[in-house]
Amino acid sequence: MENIIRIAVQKSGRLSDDSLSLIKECGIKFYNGTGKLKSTSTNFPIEFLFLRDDDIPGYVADGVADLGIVGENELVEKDKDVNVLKKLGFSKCRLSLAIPKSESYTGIDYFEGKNIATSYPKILGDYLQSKKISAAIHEISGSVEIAPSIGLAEGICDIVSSGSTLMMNGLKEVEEIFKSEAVLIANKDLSEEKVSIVDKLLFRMNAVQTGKSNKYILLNAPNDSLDKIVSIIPGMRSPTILPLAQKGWSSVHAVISEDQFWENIEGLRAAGAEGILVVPIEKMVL
Ligand SMILES: Nc1ncnc2c1ncn2[C@@H]1O[C@H](COP(=O)(O)OP(=O)(O)OP(=O)(O)O)[C@@H](O)[C@H]1O
Ligand SMILES: O=P(O)(O)OC[C@H]1O[C@H](OP(=O)(O)OP(=O)(O)O)[C@H](O)[C@@H]1O
Ligand SMILES: [Mg+2]
Repeated sequence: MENIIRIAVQKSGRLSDDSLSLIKECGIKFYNGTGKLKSTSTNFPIEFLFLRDDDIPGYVADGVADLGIVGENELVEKDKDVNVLKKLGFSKCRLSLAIPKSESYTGIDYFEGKNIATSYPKILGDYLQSKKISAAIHEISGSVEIAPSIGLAEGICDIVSSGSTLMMNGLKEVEEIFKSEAVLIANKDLSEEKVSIVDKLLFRMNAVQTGKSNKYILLNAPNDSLDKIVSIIPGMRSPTILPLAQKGWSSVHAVISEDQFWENIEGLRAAGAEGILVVPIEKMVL
């Protein structure tokens, strides 16, 4: 089928909710009831495959799926030849080495000759090789944090986000070896027709992403402080200034990044801005 693309997304887990929300925010409608493993959109030429995340890089490399959403950790571990089209900004985590809290850590040499349990033998193996450390890697598929307490290994290498799983299992993080977030991947040999559908999807994803990282700001200010205020808030082009019913006052509207807002709020108030409103932007096309 050339006039429809297939995207592989995680069936259920740490990637699935944000993957499906992003697609919905792109205005793409589909049904994903419990247990449904395949679904076709009713308003965009796209079909969904709901899979285990481990299988997504391989399906995309083989062309079973044209696109996939997967964590960079899983993509690098599976070592498949695909194009990374976009970082998606969610499911951010890191792969780290951890050891029992009671141990004193002496640096990466600590792991020389030790046993390390992990679900990421390739990433860990490459890292240890780059540090010239020789250790025995024990591959296990889940609940890695339990390994030291049951005598399977002296250390582990696993996903860390808040660090609470490590803490609950009496472990401490000693080396961060890989940073990860969700990415959109594509098969390397897509037909021209499929590329043009993928481009439409990317256009929508970019609009959603740009919208999320910016805010629409509205404020009131006396006319004699407008120059100062305008110099503080650089808008997409330049801010819109509208007269208020109250003489000598104006309303200033602009688009700014979230970071800029927090950096400049004090300056805006000091310059005389009042009634400052910050409104989320759903989509933004530059
Ligand atoms: N605690 C976390 N915080 C943020 N992102 C995470 C976290 N844990 C995992 N991830 C990211 O989400 C991806 C999927 O994690 P999840 O735990 O759902 O995987 P899984 O159990 O292997 O799922 P599956 O059943 O699909 O194989 C990971 O590969 C990683 O990129
Ligand atoms: O640093 P933290 O915030 O505690 O997150 C890290 C944990 O999150 C993931 O597991 P998840 O909770 O998804 O469970 P699962 O791997 O058993 O599905 C990962 O495998 C870690 O165990
Ligand atoms: Mg998995």
